[in-house]
Amino acid sequence: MSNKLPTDAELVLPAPAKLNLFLHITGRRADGYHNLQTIFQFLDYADELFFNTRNDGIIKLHTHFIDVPHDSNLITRAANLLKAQTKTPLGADIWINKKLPMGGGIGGGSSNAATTLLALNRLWNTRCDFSKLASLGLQLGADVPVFIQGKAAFAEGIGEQLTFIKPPEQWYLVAIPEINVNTANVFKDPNLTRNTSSINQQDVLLIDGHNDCQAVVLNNYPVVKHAFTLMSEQYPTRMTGTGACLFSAFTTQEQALKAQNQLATQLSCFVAQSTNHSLLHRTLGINSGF
Ligand SMILES: C[C@](O)(CO)[C@H](O)COP(=O)(O)OP(=O)(O)OC[C@H]1O[C@@H](n2ccc(N)nc2=O)[C@H](O)[C@@H]1O
Ligand SMILES: Nc1ncnc2c1ncn2[C@@H]1O[C@H](COP(=O)(O)OP(=O)(O)OP(=O)(O)O)[C@@H](O)[C@H]1O
Repeated sequence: MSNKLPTDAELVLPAPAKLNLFLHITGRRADGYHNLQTIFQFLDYADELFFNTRNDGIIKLHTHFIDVPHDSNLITRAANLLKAQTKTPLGADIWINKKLPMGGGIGGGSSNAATTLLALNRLWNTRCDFSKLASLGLQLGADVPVFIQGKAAFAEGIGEQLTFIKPPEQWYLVAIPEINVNTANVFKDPNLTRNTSSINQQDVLLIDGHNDCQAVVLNNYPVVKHAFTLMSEQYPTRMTGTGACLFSAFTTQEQALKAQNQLATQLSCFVAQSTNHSLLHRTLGINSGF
């Protein structure tokens, strides 16, 4: 990815990561998608996107991704979708400083799409409300709506039915195994547990839960298994989303940094605080009441 970033962009916004604190698969729908129950919480660890309006209607992503052609990049797709929906004559120049690992289960692509929708809706003055942007975003990925809403949530359906909740805000050590896990392949795996019992909404913050995708990923990706073994020998460890990233919770930043130091020679990892009010919304000055 080439990374020459502008110094004078009209709007500079973060696209934060998320964790799935647990991920239960409760069934499979006729269209192949899976019903799930999960808690989404945000991390104060983010990509940074830069936006300028163009008057000629062209949407141009300037940052080159090695593995993702511009047309299929979720940033370009989000911008094109909003443009088509609103019929604005305007366009945009967009750059990204990519920090979130791709295919890591921390939602980088979905978060990039959500930030793009919120940014261009503001720059183009297209006045779509959150629920309109969330339904547009859902066409791009199951995780986009929660990033649009910007509040920690218990999610059901394919991840789009959101009930806002406030799990404890903690410090996390997140390990990044050097592999890009393909979400569709995890959901296709014959060994995936798809019949976890549904939990009631009122119990969501009382249970510890688990991640049904974890066993499949540990079994299929030795790199993730190795990282999980190293980390879980020291701390309770869980996978987020469909992997590959793994996380452990700590009460203080000092504890998390100490754990990072212990593992740093063997694993690539970062420390971040979790938050129930997304860094994107805080930066935009959107008061969620959270
Ligand atoms: C599992 C989660 O990571 C939880 O946060 C997400 O729900 C995945 O969201 P995402 O990466 O935005 O995934 P999408 O791009 O919507 O879907 C990728 C592929 O995963 C499978 N998929 C995804 C979500 C879901 N609830 N059931 C599925 O079966 C589908 O085959 C789909 O084609
Ligand atoms: N802007 C983008 N950033 C990252 N990935 C993108 C982007 N646009 C398209 N993609 C594609 O989407 C795939 C999944 O990327 P992403 O980083 O969102 O994975 P993830 O963290 O596993 O997501 P999730 O937790 O939502 O499953 C990438 O491997 C890449 O092919």
